[in-house]
Amino acid sequence: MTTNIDTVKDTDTVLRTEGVNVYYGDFLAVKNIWLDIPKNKVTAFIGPSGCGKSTLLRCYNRLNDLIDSFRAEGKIFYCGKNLYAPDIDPVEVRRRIGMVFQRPNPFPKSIYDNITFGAKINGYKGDMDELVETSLRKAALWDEVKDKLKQSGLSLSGGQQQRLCIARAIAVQPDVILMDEPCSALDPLSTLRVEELITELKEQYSIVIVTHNMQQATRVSDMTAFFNVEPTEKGARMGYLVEYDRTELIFNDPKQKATQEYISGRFG
Ligand SMILES: Nc1ncnc2c1ncn2[C@@H]1O[C@H](COP(=O)(O)OP(=O)(O)OP(=O)(O)O)[C@@H](O)[C@H]1O
Repeated sequence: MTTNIDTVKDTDTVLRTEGVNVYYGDFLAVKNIWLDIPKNKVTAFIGPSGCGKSTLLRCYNRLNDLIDSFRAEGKIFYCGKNLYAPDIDPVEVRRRIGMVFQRPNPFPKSIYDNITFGAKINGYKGDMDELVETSLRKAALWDEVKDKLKQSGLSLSGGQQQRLCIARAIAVQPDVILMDEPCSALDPLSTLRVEELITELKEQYSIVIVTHNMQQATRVSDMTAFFNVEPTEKGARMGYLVEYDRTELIFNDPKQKATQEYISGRFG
């Protein structure tokens, strides 16, 4: 018996993170995260390698569940429901909270089928042609592919493939889109196109983006969370949240010395 998750409404916060610890086996990878992700905004996660940005991102759609050694403590609320409560269906969570990965990963299927795949699994009853067009338009890809919808998604350029993956994520009508370094495999022009798209998409979706590119964080995000790593007594490296604020404050007037040092390129 699973609980239905209502769609986002009546709240400015789409995801509430309360005291989250993440372990891989005995290793505490991310410690005590408290963070509210705002609705219809872009939130950037920045910080040095290994500080747990991707780990935390994957907690928001329960993708870490697929890793045997993963264990989380604390609570993540989406629309007032704890995503880790026993009665929540992780598949439903992943429909509401979609994900775009670092490397574009279209299915080895046609452009059309890439879009309809998830909808079919979810038992979508609407007009598939319309869904394909709407999703591709929202991902700013329609004009480039409308005459070759039967061609393989893999025949597109890297930047187009990433926009196809964004269209695929949109097609299942999520509320939130998680993006894990979505531009790191793209050339500068494709990056710009995806960044413009992110700004357009936030009118309809709440977006969380992990990025190593600080200019990108300043260009696309409204809020920025800076994470850092500290050595533990056992010699492991544990990630934690240093500072979370409006992006302009993080980059122009950070409160913490570590944030200042990171954004000015002194480490990381
Ligand atoms: N599947 C896993 N099993 C075990 N440890 C993991 C796993 N995934 C990540 N880790 C560890 O958890 C810590 C956080 O990793 P994570 O990839 O979340 O950091 P990150 O900040 O996203 O790094 P990067 O910027 O390099 O992508 C690291 O020490 C990493 O080695």
